[in-house]
Amino acid sequence: MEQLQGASRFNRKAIKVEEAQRRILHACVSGRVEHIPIGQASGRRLAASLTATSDWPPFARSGLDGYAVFSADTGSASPSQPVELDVVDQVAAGGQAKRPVQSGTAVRIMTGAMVPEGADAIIMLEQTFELERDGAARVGIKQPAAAGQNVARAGQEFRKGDAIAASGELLRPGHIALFATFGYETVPVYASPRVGIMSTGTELLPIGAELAPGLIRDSNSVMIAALVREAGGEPYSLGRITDDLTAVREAMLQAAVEYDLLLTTGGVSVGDYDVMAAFMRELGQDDQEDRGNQSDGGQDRVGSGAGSGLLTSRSQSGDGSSGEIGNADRLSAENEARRNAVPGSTTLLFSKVAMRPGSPTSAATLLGKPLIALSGNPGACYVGFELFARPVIKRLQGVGVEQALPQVTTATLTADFEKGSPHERFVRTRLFIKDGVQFADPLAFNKSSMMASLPESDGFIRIPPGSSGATSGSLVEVMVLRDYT
Ligand SMILES: Nc1nc2c(c(=O)[nH]1)N[C@H]1C(S)=C(S)[C@@H](COP(=O)(O)OP(=O)(O)OC[C@H]3O[C@@H](n4cnc5c(N)ncnc54)[C@H](O)[C@@H]3O)O[C@H]1N2
Ligand code: MOO
Repeated sequence: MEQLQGASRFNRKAIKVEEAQRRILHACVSGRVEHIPIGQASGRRLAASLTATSDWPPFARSGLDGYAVFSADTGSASPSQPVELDVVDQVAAGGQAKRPVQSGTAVRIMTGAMVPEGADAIIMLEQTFELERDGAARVGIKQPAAAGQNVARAGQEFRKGDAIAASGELLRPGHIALFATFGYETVPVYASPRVGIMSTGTELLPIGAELAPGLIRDSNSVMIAALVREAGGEPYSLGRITDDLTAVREAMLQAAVEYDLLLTTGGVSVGDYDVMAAFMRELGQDDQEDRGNQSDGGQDRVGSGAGSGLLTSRSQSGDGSSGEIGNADRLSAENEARRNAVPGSTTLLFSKVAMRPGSPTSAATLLGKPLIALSGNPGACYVGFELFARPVIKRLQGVGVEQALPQVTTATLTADFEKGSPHERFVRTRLFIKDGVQFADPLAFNKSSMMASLPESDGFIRIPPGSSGATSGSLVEVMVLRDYT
């Protein structure tokens, strides 16, 4: 089989995780919007800011079953010397008193009913007794009422026009109650991003196939599909792509038209048949490895054809060094343009990240759609998804760049983690709380190629670059993956 990569396979410039996240999140725009009935909206992201269409409550409401009174009448009331008032009307929830409350009178009222004009307090039934004098209904009040007591005044919670939910907010059942209250039958939400998933690797078997020497079942595609669904996207398994660059190019371009995000797994490293690495190189090139004093992600250079390689069909198997490096100013302007990738454009965003696992993780925009080439190693694939793909799926649902990034907490390490690294390292961990303290218990089988620890992982411990690991009892940063409590 023809080798897909030349010498340029080693010329990939690693950028920091943070910079890689920034590039890909700034290259995506919020996605499509649809209107759906509010009964289906919980769990979706709102696509507009919505406001209260009336004051809430819309009228002064009784908080109790009791009597609506004029509070000043009740000042001297006590169990031994109750105050007596004429009961001039009664009102149930949904009704309206026909007579106002005036000094010396009361209206019997039920919870949720509109407080009659003139009344400024509600006395609960338990603090009253009924009596009759000269055939007229009266009420004895055994306790004084303060003005406003047990009355929910109009506009107490919302004034007409107040914000009730912001664009990008994850809708919960409580939001649905507010939407109903303010008469929103349908709401605009971001359409679930359609995520096309492709795997690479001639060693991959379908899940139902028998094992054979040298072959393994494709577990990444379905794992990614599950992660996509969890993140609010709609996964579409597009199958396995072959190691043929022309076929890959066609499949990718077609998928970019049809899907909002493309995720691939495998074939992204320096191997002879790593087809995704070869394809990404067509979209733009990074300069040789760090040249000493260049800061990671800051001044990296790109070939002069960044973003245009695909469309001009650059030589497939050449070493790519035809992307001339010109003067620094021009390159820096090109870098800037690349970072502010225009929607619709085709651009390499990064082809290596200074992290373990998942260093070969790469990303581009293809016809304006984000493409993330995740590593084939299952552990690295999972980490790459959480660091880059989940934030993109959130961003496509209207979440702001900062909010789309993974949540980080701190926890006390339960065991030494001795593996240092010049790069940022993400270590799968269990999280638990004991006596109010959060602990991180690093899991065994933590290597990039290993899967055993994936189901149990509640988070990733972040070991900072350049450190020699972390000791038991020390406080570490942890990227939280799920609710583990
Ligand atoms: N000479 C070098 N070799 C490697 C380097 C390097 O820098 N120099 N990088 C290593 C690192 S780090 C990683 S990570 C891997 C990444 O490789 P790829 O992302 O290109 O992935 P593959 O080579 O296709 O596969 C790696 C591994 O994962 C298995 N795999 C692939 N796809 C699936 C799938 N869908 N389901 C389950 N398992 C899958 C595959 O069989 C391989 O065992 O490269 C190192 N090499
Ligand atoms: O970057 Mo790789 O996932 O460390 O083995």
